[in-house]
Amino acid sequence: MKIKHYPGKAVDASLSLEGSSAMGALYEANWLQAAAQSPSPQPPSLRISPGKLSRQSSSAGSSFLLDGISALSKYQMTLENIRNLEQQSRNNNIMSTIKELNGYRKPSTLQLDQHQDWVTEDPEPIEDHYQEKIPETAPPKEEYSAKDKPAVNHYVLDPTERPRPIPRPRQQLSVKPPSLRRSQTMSQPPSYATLRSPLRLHNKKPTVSNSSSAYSTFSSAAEDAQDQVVICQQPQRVMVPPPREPPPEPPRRPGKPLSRSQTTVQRYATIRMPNQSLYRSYTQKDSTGRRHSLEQAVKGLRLQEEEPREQGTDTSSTKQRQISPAASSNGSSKDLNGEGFCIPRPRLIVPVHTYARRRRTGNLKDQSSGAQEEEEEAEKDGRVEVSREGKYLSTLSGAKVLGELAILYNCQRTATITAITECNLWAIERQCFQTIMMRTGLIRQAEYTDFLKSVPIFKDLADDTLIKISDVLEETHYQRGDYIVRQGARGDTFFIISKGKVRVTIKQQDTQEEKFIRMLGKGDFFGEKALQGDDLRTANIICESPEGVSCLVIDRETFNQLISNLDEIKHRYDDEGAMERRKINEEFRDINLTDLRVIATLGVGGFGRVELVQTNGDSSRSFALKQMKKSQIVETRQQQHIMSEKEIMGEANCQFIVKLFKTFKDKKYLYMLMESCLGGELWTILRDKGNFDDSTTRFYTACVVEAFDYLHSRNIIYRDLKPENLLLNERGYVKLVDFGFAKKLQTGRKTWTFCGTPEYVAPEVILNRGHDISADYWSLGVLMFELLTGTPPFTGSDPMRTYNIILKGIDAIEFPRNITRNASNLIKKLCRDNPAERLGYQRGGISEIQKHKWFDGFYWWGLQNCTLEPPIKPTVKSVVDTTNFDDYPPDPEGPPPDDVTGWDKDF
Ligand SMILES: Nc1ncnc2c1ncn2[C@@H]1O[C@H](COP(=O)(O)OP(=O)(O)OP(=O)(O)O)[C@@H](O)[C@H]1O
Ligand SMILES: Nc1nc2c(ncn2[C@@H]2O[C@@H]3COP(=O)(O)O[C@H]3[C@H]2O)c(=O)[nH]1
Ligand SMILES: Nc1nc2c(ncn2[C@@H]2O[C@@H]3COP(=O)(O)O[C@H]3[C@H]2O)c(=O)[nH]1
Repeated sequence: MKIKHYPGKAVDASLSLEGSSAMGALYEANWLQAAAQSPSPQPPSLRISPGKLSRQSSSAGSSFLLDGISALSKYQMTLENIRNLEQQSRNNNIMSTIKELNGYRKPSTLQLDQHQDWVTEDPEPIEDHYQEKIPETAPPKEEYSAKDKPAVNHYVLDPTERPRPIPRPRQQLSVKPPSLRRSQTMSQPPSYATLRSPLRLHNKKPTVSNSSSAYSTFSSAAEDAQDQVVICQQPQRVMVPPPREPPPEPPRRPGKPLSRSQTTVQRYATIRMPNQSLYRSYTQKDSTGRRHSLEQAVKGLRLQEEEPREQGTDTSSTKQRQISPAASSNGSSKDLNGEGFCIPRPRLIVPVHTYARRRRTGNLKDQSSGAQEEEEEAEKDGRVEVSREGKYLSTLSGAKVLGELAILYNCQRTATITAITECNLWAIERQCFQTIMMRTGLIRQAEYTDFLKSVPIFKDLADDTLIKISDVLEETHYQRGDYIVRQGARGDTFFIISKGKVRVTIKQQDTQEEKFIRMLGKGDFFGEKALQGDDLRTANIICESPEGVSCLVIDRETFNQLISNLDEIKHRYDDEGAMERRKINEEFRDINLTDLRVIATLGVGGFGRVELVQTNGDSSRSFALKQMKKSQIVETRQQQHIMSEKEIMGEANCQFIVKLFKTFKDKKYLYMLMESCLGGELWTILRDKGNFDDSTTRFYTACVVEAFDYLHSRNIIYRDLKPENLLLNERGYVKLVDFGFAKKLQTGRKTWTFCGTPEYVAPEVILNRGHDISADYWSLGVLMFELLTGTPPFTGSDPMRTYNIILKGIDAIEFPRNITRNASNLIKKLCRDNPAERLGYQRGGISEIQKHKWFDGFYWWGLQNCTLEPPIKPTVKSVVDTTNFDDYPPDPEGPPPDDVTGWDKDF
């Protein structure tokens, strides 16, 4: 971004910017840094080490910076114009240069030849503006000693990242009805477990001093007027925020020289150009209403006719005559809507101030030939020093812009600029500057709107929506190889490519390699997924074009308001899973509760029964309909869990997870229509067989590993693994069911809800230390043990005893002989007391489990493609065969009371 290269990065602590000035933000940071480096006593809040001026060090500062991006780009265009002007003037092409700033009338009093080098005779030099600003005292030379080197700020602004407050984790302690059979699911903490408040995460914000405290660091060093020319000077020791209205007029004293040290005669030219416009051709090429309105807006800028002014006329008096009431209110863009809007012709006053300096006596580089060349080079462009309150801030040379803050914010000069070499500066009046800003703003807006119209997804958007989007767009540029978006990072922005090509890659779960997904080019967009989901980037976007990539960046708020609902945005980069989900939704859209016919009961859960159903018209398929009593959900405060169950199952598309097709609700129940798994519960088979051999256990464990891989890669913790929640389909593959305790976690965060099944809970859950996906790896070890032996390793006569045994650890458990050495090794690696040490949770992720020697030779690929033959093939004679399930008598309790409180409106 250009912001990186902006040279004048010193900070102005006194400037009361309104959070929208990028330059202000940069200056702010620079000033803080200069202040921090300064040996002078600082208030504690200002003692920020330079290294800490990074994004994360100061949330206030960083958001300030980010907020400022908008303002930056707004006047960046202007700065470019000004630079262009300068460039062109060097080529002595005055007329064409002036035409860049359209809307000026023909010069009547100035002769062309007078402009040839931008210098015209002017008996009333502009130096008067600066006369009173010449400091009376010189700064001590130590001010510029080596220890006060220019503050080096290298800001890498990543618009995709932003620090966020850390939310406190939710703590839910509630009871599920004790209706379970052997392994009882619970969501109540053990009574002896000390329930500590969840870890308080303080989001410490470094305090950024306000302007008044910054002022308290004022040091009285003054400029050395003998040595340097002060071009503009900040007011000394202003203790109150500078007034915003009216703008301070620079003091004028006609006839006085610019400064004591000025050696060349200053020339000052007022140049006016014919009223020819850039936007004529521009408006012609577009016939839309929106363009028309733009045209009118631009025409609104038509400048008042102005009498030719005599060369050398006092500019301020002329100016007063020219300024209309509209213009004197700054001519901001909001005025453009008003009919008959008219701002005065901005008089382009382009004085060439030639400043000279005396050579500094101290701290100069040695005059070797190299240094001399450098010096000469600098001399050519001119060099100025920026200081504030006597402190050196930076040195500017070349085509740099300065003095914009005071005119942008109607405040007093915020820094002192001192010529340290001979330099030519160009000055533009406030009015002119603002007009350029306005004009370039409009032109930019029209260009962006045009571009957006050419992008297929936006072409049908209303004109005013496009204008709104154009208004907030920020253009950013990237170089080849730059990661514009990094997978896993937090994202707050949406991008449209306006130039170049980017590469999309996705990091592979187990290999860490980046898989190439696709190329995107001009008119394509990216970044919507993080904004639609949980803020995390789901892919890498890398700048591919050798000549770089330009993107138009849109903030989250605008995206949400204007863009997020576009269908194409929602689904353009859907992976296969999401596409399949869409198909499912489509397929079940017209199925209602009344279309379902109950065949038999498959099971009884905590909140009701699970019935085998068929739709009226189709006997070739069957479904499982889970029916949950709303009153009971509310009684046990499981509303949040049920909503989460619906959300997670509804989005999941994994062959090792039971699919949820549709949900319904009525006054008494919530319903989930799922795929039916007629092979029965793994628990039933285990009960009948007693235990499984190594290879059977391996197959079922591998199915769970696949399901966990799917869930964990989406940061979803399952939390209720047990053989009862593993259902076999008719082929014998197992699928995870019952997502009542599943939860989507924020990356790196833990959860504290005490839930699970006593025999399967991890120690950190019992101890309420906070848990995450590693708790699932613990339960995987327990499952392996139970499948191999028929009983879980940690079993007490009641939950309390069970917890006690769990807390003693896996090493206290005796492993029966039938558990092979490799199996026990894996179980022990999964059931480590310390969650961080559990296999699956370490660097290699879940692939470490897949690679464990117990799985040696296991045909993972066959499992994933369902070509592997399952160890047990259940007998399922038809789609309504329920022989693999126990029989359940009718519910003795009868129908529950109505619940119409509406908590389930999103179910
Ligand atoms: N899709 C399905 N196909 C076949 N049977 C199912 C299906 N879903 C659930 N069942 C049967 O119903 C039982 C209860 O289902 P589920 O575990 O989802 O209910 P729950 O109320 O969440 O139970 P819990 O109290 O164990 O959490 C299961 O153990 C299983 O026997
Ligand atoms: N406040 C401040 N101004 C700077 C800095 N570097 C360059 N400048 C320029 O110095 C100018 C002084 O006059 P303005 O306040 O109008 O605008 C200021 C900026 O354009 C800096 O670090 N801080
Ligand atoms: N996840 C994913 N993202 C893609 C794909 N193709 C392009 N993208 C874009 O890559 C972007 C990375 O950041 P986001 O996750 O915010 O949004 C993502 C999509 O806009 C794809 O196949 N999968």
